[in-house]
Amino acid sequence: MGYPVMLNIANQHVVVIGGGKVAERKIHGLLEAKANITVVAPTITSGIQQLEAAGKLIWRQKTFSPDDLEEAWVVIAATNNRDVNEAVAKAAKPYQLINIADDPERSNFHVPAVIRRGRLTIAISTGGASPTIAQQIRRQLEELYDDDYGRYIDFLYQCRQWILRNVHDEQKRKELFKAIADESFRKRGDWEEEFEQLLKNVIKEEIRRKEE
Ligand SMILES: C[C@@]1(CC(=O)O)C2=NC(=C\c3[nH]c(c(CCC(=O)O)c3CC(=O)O)Cc3[nH]c(c(CC(=O)O)c3CCC(=O)O)/C=C3\N/C(=C\2)[C@@H](CCC(=O)O)[C@]3(C)CC(=O)O)/[C@H]1CCC(=O)O
Ligand SMILES: NC(=O)c1ccc[n+]([C@@H]2O[C@H](COP(=O)([O-])OP(=O)(O)OC[C@H]3O[C@@H](n4cnc5c(N)ncnc54)[C@H](O)[C@@H]3O)[C@@H](O)[C@H]2O)c1
Repeated sequence: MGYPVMLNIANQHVVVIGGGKVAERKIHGLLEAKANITVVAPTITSGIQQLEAAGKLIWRQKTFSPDDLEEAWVVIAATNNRDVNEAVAKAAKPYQLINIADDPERSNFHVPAVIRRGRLTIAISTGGASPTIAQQIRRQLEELYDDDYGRYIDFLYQCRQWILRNVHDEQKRKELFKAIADESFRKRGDWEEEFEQLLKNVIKEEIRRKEE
């Protein structure tokens, strides 16, 4: 059973061996996480070419050699040649994170199907049982958690930061966190106004308690 984590790979060095369809899909996910990407492959898809032209990654036009992995924190082996992918696996150091597109057993991490909605990330993994099912589940959940939900999550983040700075009573904080996470709060829609109302009520409560 895998141990799920959210990796902070912003500005970290990632090497992708192979520049085909699978590499391109992984690269899109890596770019969203702001990784610093080098692609090593004799040929690359037109999509990867565009990313290179836009300065989003570095392409080293060559076949794989072990020294390509130097300084990489994360390695993706996605060539269409099993022997090459295996050579990448062998060349990786035990402390490097490595994903081999055609060999889940030798990978020390798998890439899940992902939904991003503002600060919300949903990752789906079937542990190598069926990437197609992971994709299906992603599509189902995408309908449930739409863009509006993402805006709500980002609003919650702003509120949370505000509450942490300004509300020092622990009990009151808890009350507020619970109230803004309530489904009825989200469904009311006008979150700013709702939040202000909520704050007024909590402060009123404070005054009332003091008077008692
Ligand atoms: C989720 C996703 C993320 C991503 O890649 O970004 C992902 N694969 C996706 C799609 C997909 N992959 C494949 C097909 C063709 C249909 C099919 O074969 O079923 C499709 C569907 C399509 O392309 O439409 C073929 C395939 N995949 C792997 C093998 C090798 C093997 O299992 O041995 C083979 C056979 C290759 C061959 O033919 O030899 C292996 C892996 N693929 C994984 C992830 C990891 C396990 C995740 C899990 O179990 O949940 C793992 C173990 C390693 C890894 O790559 O990290 C992405 C969906 C993204 C999305 O749409 O949201
Ligand atoms: N994990 C997954 O999600 C998944 C999905 C589908 C397929 N696969 C597997 O992924 C692999 C790649 O599939 P694809 O459709 O992207 O292939 P592809 O044919 O589109 O691309 C292959 C790439 O590998 C490069 N390459 C070949 N030899 C190389 C070498 N010696 N050094 C560096 N680069 C080299 C080619 O230049 C090309 O860019 C296949 O083995 C397939 O079985 C994995």
